[in-house]
Amino acid sequence: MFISANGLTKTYQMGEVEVHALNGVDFEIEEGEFVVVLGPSGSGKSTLLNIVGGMDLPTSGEIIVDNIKINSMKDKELTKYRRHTVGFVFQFYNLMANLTARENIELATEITENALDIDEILSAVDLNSRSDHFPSQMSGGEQQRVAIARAVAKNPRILLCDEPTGALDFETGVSILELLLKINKEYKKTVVIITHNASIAGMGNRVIKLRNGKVIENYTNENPLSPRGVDW
Ligand SMILES: Nc1ncnc2c1ncn2[C@@H]1O[C@H](COP(=O)(O)OP(=O)(O)OP(=O)(O)O)[C@@H](O)[C@H]1O
Repeated sequence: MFISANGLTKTYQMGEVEVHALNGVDFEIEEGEFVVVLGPSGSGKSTLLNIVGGMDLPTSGEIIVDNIKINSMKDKELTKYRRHTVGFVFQFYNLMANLTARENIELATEITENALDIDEILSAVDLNSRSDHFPSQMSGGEQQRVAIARAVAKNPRILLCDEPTGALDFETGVSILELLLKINKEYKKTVVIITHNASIAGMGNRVIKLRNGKVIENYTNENPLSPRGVDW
């Protein structure tokens, strides 16, 4: 199994009160899957993504990626894991405002070992003609394409996307989902999208539903919808 979570918990102590952001989460993901993690606000999605991404540690339980328990890694190994194994896509793109599209992508490739060719990635996300533009000169959808290119250019095995269409209108959101699917199929990346948008679940070949820090459903879709088939 490529990714497995076993009994993951994450507890925060807020004064007298204990908040259980994750409360015994188990799941397995195979390499190459297109996974949608669906849950309402506060269900623990971001906490889970941060743990899978090596940015946070669980309170208990384990998370295993490619046979390595990442929650037992030393800081140095965890840094390597974040650099080489995972790429991140955020809701609000998180681009460097003073760097062009190309420079934003270059910056990410400088910290990794097996970076992909930047021109190839720019054309994969259909942004060749905008490569010298700054984020402020691009639409939200274009900025998200740069952010996806930046994540993919590192050539990670896993692409973790936190509400990637959350700040976009419907049409642009669909085109971003199409791009993520293309990255999944053509670049053979395992893609994990977290969202509160139930419509997006239709295009996942695996859907993991979270509620109150627990997995309430985990199923595979034999015939996932194309991004054009989802509606919200
Ligand atoms: N650093 C923290 N300190 C205290 N409580 C936290 C912290 N981070 C998250 N929580 C709590 O843990 C629970 C899960 O939060 P999380 O952000 O993972 O949910 P989410 O599903 O991503 O929500 P949203 O869609 O609103 O971002 C919430 O009740 C939240 O208030």
